[in-house]
Amino acid sequence: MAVRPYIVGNWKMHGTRSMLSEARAIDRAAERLIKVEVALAPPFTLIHATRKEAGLIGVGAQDCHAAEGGAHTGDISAAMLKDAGAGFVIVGHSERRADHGETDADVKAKAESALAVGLSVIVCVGETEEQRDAGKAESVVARQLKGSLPTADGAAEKVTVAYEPVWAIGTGRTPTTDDVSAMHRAIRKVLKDFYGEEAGAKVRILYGGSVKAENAAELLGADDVGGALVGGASLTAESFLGIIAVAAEMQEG
Ligand SMILES: O=C(CO)COP(=O)(O)O
Repeated sequence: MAVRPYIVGNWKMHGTRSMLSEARAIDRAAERLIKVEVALAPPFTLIHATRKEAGLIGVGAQDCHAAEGGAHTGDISAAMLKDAGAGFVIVGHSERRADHGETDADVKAKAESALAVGLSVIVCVGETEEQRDAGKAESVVARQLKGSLPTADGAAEKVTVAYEPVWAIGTGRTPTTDDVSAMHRAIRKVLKDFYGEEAGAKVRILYGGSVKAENAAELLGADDVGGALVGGASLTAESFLGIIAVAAEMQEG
């Protein structure tokens, strides 16, 4: 990995205030691991407290509404996230696409609303097992990217892409290194076409799906993998720091 790897923990719908001790422990250790950029996306209810408790790592959200405000009971705007201390927001996670019927256009609108208030975004894409088996993985991901990526001025500088094959999320199954490399190369091509050679070359591409310390070296070592988006293994400081340590070692080596 040429640039500083970015390791992001997505806590999904896990965590009450008792879990802040994990965030604190991650933050303390992350201070020593200056070779790795570390961030956590806790549930909405913990964003403010995590920001206060963990001053060194990045803190973000897992979703936002596309509108600035209004009659949207139960929803959270990008401005609210920023006010709570978030620096970024994950949009288009496959669990939201599946559970809430989010389309690429919805994801793009959310990303634009986040950029408009100064948040960075992690745009998630990834194929289902059926789509991979049908040989359509790259075309599906390309289509998701073209429909989901924000196009506002300077968007490329605030965007990270996370490639998360749906069938690898929470299953313990992972693609081969060759498959990850091929997909990340394909994503890079789309990014360059979309944002232009120079801007598209700078966007970070993370891999996500069953990343743990044991497979991190292999997955992070695939072509053009700029870091990882980690679910289950980010829930304890011990397992998350294991991944961070692998990423740090790869930087040193
Ligand atoms: O969806 C993910 C992160 O956003 C990945 O989850 P797991 O690491 O639990 O497979």
